Amino acid sequence: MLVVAAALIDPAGRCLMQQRPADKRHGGLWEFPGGKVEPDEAPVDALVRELAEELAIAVSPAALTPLSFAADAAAGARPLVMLLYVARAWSGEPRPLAAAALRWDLPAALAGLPMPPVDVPLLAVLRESLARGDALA
Ligand SMILES: Nc1nc2c([nH]c(=O)n2[C@H]2C[C@H](O)[C@@H](COP(=O)(O)OP(=O)(O)OP(=O)(O)O)O2)c(=O)[nH]1
Repeated sequence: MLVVAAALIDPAGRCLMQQRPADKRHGGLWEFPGGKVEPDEAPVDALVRELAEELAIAVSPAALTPLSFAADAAAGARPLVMLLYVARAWSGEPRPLAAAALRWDLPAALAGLPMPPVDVPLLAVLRESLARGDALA
């Protein structure tokens, strides 16, 4: 299963995380907004679509910078690969259309939140990248 997600970074360097609804797999955990890539869909197109559906924001494909990826092959679940992109520009104010809640925090403050396994190494990469001031992130 291929999943795409975005770290939306605001001008203060805070990142948006959303809380998964209680009735879903990983319910209650905090995740990057995004979702599954449909067959025949390009990953960035899937991410633009998911960000519109979940947060009611418009993001240009050119504003999505690939950062890293991670895999999760937990027993009993479909093996998952998640691609994480960074975005610093979008239009609209993110609204929790699909999530139980949204929160903005510096990546260091997000590290202690309960999140799906695949998100943990990706948040660490994001944190290091922002701390280094990488042009990419
Ligand atoms: N969007 C998103 N999904 C994540 C993250 N980490 C993680 O393990 N996932 C998993 C949860 C889901 O199984 C899948 C994304 O599916 P989805 O968001 O499109 O659909 P869904 O919640 O309805 O998923 P599902 O109930 O059908 O499994 O990836 C993350 O940071 N962001």
